[in-house]
Amino acid sequence: MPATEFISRRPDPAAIVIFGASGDLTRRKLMPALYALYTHGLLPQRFAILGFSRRDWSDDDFRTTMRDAVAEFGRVPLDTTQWDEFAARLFYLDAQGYDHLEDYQRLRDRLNTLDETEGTDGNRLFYAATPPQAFVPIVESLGAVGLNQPPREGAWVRLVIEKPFGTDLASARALNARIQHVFDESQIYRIDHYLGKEAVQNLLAFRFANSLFEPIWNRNHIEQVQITVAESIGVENRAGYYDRVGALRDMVQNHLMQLVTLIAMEPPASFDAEAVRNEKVKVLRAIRPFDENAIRTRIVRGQYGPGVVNEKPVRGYREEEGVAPDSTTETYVALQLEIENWRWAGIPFYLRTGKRLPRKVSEIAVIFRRPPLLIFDDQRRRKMEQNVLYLQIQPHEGLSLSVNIKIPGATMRLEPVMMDFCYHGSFEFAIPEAYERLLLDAWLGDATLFIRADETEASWALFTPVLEAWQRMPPPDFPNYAAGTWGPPEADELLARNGHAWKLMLL
Ligand SMILES: NC(=O)C1=CN([C@@H]2O[C@H](COP(=O)(O)OP(=O)(O)OC[C@H]3O[C@@H](n4cnc5c(N)ncnc54)[C@H](OP(=O)(O)O)[C@@H]3O)[C@@H](O)[C@H]2O)C=CC1
Ligand SMILES: O=C1O[C@H](COP(=O)(O)O)[C@@H](O)[C@H](O)[C@H]1O
Repeated sequence: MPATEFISRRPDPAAIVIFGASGDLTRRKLMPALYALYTHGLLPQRFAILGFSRRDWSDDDFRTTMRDAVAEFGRVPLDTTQWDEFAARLFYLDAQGYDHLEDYQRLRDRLNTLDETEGTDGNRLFYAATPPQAFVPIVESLGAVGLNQPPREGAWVRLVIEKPFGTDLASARALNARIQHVFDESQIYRIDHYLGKEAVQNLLAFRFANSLFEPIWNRNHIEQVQITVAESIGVENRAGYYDRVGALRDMVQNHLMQLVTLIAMEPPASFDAEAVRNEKVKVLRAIRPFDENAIRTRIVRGQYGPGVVNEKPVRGYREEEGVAPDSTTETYVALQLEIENWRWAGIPFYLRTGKRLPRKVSEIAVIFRRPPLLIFDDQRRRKMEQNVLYLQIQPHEGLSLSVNIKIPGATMRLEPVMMDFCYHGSFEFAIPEAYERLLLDAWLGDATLFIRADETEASWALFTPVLEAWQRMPPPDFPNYAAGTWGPPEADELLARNGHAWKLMLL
């Protein structure tokens, strides 16, 4: 079934302005996503895409570069006729700088012209796809030339902001304040691309469109929850960014905490942006803060040393280009958190993420309690497997439930088997990229899958004390795990202390 059948309304005609249009994100994600939306008939009839950056390009240079990008990174193969139609709506403005007001005056004039020539009706979607240093200059310059307001009644202006959103609580608050000084919160769309992943959205469908699991989705039936977001890649060519940031800021504060909120939230009264986000914030605020003792005992940080990944020898983090030879940046974090509310009190949520782990996998394991009485001999002889619900986010989207069944034969012997749902087996069409969904939602004005200011601050409030404590503590003894392994042994001990062990669907 084509994706168009699922869309209840088509986005308004609009101009999207991409700041940082010469960058990696635009090439690898944004333009392929926009082209995919176009080829699926999900963009409006009238639109314009205006690239804005300091690169000295013409409209044609931009079109050619984007064509190459879509050919290289696109999910949808490039079709010459469709590309030419699409590319006719691509435009470019070369700026002196992101705080250069004359450029924004030119931008305003260009947008007014596009309203005339392309019929974009005064609607503007601004996308800050630059490094974070440029976020405030972009926002304030837009405000200074009046581009934070629509040029006419009935039109809209929205702002999409990329990650990272701050580096701690104080900087996130300051960034929110600066942006909200210019744009109303209802205009602001903070991206977390994990929320655009199909299998992440399915967490909501799974929980709130089925009556089967919700009655047992609580501390009475669930023993523990595990979230693994593992990457086999290293720091790649992003050392300049990553070495200042580390895994806690890069992955845990945003992506993993978003997964926690979706697993743990109460059912919202409706599938409306405010209702959903209210419930997510409640989860974040109910998490027990990490005190000094918890930081020492319930959070493990690691950094990879040399090792072997996918059968190839790889360098250690400190040997990566652009990384200081004595860097103490963590490339791995595992932690245990507790949500202090009636649904979850006392249930450990274990989270782990890291680079240079054996394979790329994002998965949530919901581990149910054992039956209260073991009546079968076989169960007494060997510890019976618990039911585990595996919610698989990537690379294989789906879900699996392990259940114990009788092995055919004369005796009552049990074995766990998997009841599987796999997207690829059930649906014919390809799964959209996260940025397709998020761009479309921002264009439609649906903020459900975007992060509200209070969400980002609640998450930073949890982790800022951790970052500060790490600064005070003696430097960690890094590297402490070899590339190609599942992280430092302390991460296993964290669970073993409670009689638990990390679980993944396929080891
Ligand atoms: N790349 C990716 O896959 C992902 C990126 N992101 C986020 O998206 C944003 C953009 O990422 P990415 O495209 O990789 O970044 P880039 O480093 O490629 O920067 C994008 C563009 O911004 C301009 N730029 C670079 N440095 C600065 C600076 N210090 N001040 C102002 N402008 C600058 C450059 O354009 P010019 O010099 O021509 O003006 C550059 O082409 C970041 O916030 C990143 O965290 C999020 C998820 C994935
Ligand atoms: O935001 C980020 O995410 C990627 C991982 O994203 P995924 O969609 O491939 O799981 C991570 O590699 C990067 O360091 C981080 O900035």
